[in-house]
Amino acid sequence: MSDDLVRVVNVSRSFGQVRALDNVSFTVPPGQLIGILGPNGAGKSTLLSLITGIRTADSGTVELFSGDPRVPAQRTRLGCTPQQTGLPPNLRVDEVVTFVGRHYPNPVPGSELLERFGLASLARRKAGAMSGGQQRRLAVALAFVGRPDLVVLDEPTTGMDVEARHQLWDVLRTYRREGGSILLTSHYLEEIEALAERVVVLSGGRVLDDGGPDAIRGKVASRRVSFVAYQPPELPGVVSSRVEGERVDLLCSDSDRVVRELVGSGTAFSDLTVSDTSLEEAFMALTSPRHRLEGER
Ligand SMILES: Nc1ncnc2c1ncn2[C@@H]1O[C@H](COP(=O)(O)OP(=O)(O)OP(=O)(O)O)[C@@H](O)[C@H]1O
Repeated sequence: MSDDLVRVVNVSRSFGQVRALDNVSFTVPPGQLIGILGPNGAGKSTLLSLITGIRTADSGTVELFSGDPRVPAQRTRLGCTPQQTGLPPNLRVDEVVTFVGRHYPNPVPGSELLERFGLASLARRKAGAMSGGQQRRLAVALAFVGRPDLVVLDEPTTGMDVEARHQLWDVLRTYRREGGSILLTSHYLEEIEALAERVVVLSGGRVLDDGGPDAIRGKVASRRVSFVAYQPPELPGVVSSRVEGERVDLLCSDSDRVVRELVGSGTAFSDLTVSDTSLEEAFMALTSPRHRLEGER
């Protein structure tokens, strides 16, 4: 029997004609915080739904704590927050925590859990009267009520303001330091970079990459170098480029290098800006290296 908390081996899953997961394999060893990163429709939620026993794979093997995740007893050491959660609107926050805690043998006391997640002052508030961000925080807190060994979070901080997001990051780091394991998806590259010690990149239902955040960061085109030039140059280090009129947009991972190359090329240019790309752009470039975007030359 392996020590891995999760084993996914050659797993495929389709929805009609859509192949959401295509021969995916990866494992979650104890004590890791793993980020699953990928553009919309990459298959992230589908993968988590197989691991948490909500859906079944068409082929391949999914093991949770060395057993079948569809068996409820197998999930007592698992905590999870899916992408969409419905809280009973008429129950008070502390009642929701107590209700969920009763499903576990040794739940964290409600007041302690709410304190940890910065929700103590809302204990008597009806769940339906909380803001979207507060509801999200409660939904994530509930994943921890049963003292899980593994927590699976699908876009945990979507809808939270910056302060709430950073507070949650601290809670996740503490849980991780105390020996817990976390598998999380996010649309925020920054979030994965801040938290994960390992990143699994999914695109089109396939694992494109699996490694440390630094190695992955070097591969995605996370920066945009934009300028106006009459004759756009070919520069090394550029992952994709787009030209509209005389405006040139270059996507790259190392913008300092590309700016140096631009200056060194002797090209006459003006109006230079350097900015972050969106995650979608970053991944478009990763999934089709050296492929030019629409409107190109
Ligand atoms: N219940 C379903 N019925 C039909 N198609 C589905 C279903 N669930 C997912 N899909 C499709 O499977 C693919 C993968 O979807 P999935 O939700 O796993 O992606 P994702 O990476 O989580 O995307 P997002 O970041 O937008 O949440 C998409 O093409 C999606 O449209």
